[in-house]
Amino acid sequence: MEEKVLQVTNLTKHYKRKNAVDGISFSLNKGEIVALTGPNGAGKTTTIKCILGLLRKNEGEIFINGTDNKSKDVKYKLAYIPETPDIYPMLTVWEHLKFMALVYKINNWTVVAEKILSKFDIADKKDELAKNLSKGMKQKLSICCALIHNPEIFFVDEPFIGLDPKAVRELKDAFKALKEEGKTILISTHMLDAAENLCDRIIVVKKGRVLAEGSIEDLRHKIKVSQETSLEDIFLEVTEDEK
Ligand SMILES: Nc1ncnc2c1ncn2[C@@H]1O[C@H](COP(=O)(O)OP(=O)(O)OP(=O)(O)O)[C@@H](O)[C@H]1O
Repeated sequence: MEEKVLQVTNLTKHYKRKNAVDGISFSLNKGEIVALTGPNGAGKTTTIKCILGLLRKNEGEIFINGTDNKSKDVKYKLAYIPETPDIYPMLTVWEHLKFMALVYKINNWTVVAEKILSKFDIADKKDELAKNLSKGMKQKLSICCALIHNPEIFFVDEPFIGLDPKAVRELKDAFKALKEEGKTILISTHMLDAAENLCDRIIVVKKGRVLAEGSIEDLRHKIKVSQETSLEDIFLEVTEDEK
């Protein structure tokens, strides 16, 4: 049976009178890569920030491995990789990992850091200042920093924007490598062509609600389109039909 690592039930969040998230429910299984997509303003970032505990929800439940997300212990299981990598221009790659290891009080961090850098193929950039890295390398560094405390679930915001095809491919390979280790990844994205052959499932949201979810095959079946229909066309069909 699939092991649920995240369960979100009837999540509601409003900013003053604006309902940004309006009763969203979904779950993530261990080792899945899931795309969270939807038009601008659909509530994706708000949902992720509520899960991470960065925003206070109004209603609903969020459980990480069966424990309420308000518990301090579960926060260590989560990692957030923002759209613009949170890096320090004047620190080297290695200093970034050292900094994160100190924050999380990781013992024997150098062994862990060496492994991470070689896994993500940036060991040769160890002594490079972050400001000199390409956008793709900065994304990878951001992931490496997130990995140092060995989290279980990754929330990644628009990772593919501004990357060239090679960097997109490398980043997708990095996500697949995490999946192979049993990590779970939720990617919030509009770049459906990149998500199409990477994600096990897609969750489409609009106006703070889930409109459709499932594997790309499930979605094609649900909206009765051919098995060749692209994720982009499925997205347009699902979001256009909603009244
Ligand atoms: N701090 C805030 N105060 C008021 N309204 C907000 C705030 N943050 C977001 N909103 C509104 O809540 C709604 C959901 O925003 P959110 O950023 O979660 O959407 P999103 O799906 O991530 O959008 P995008 O794809 O454009 O990044 C939008 O209507 C947005 O304008």
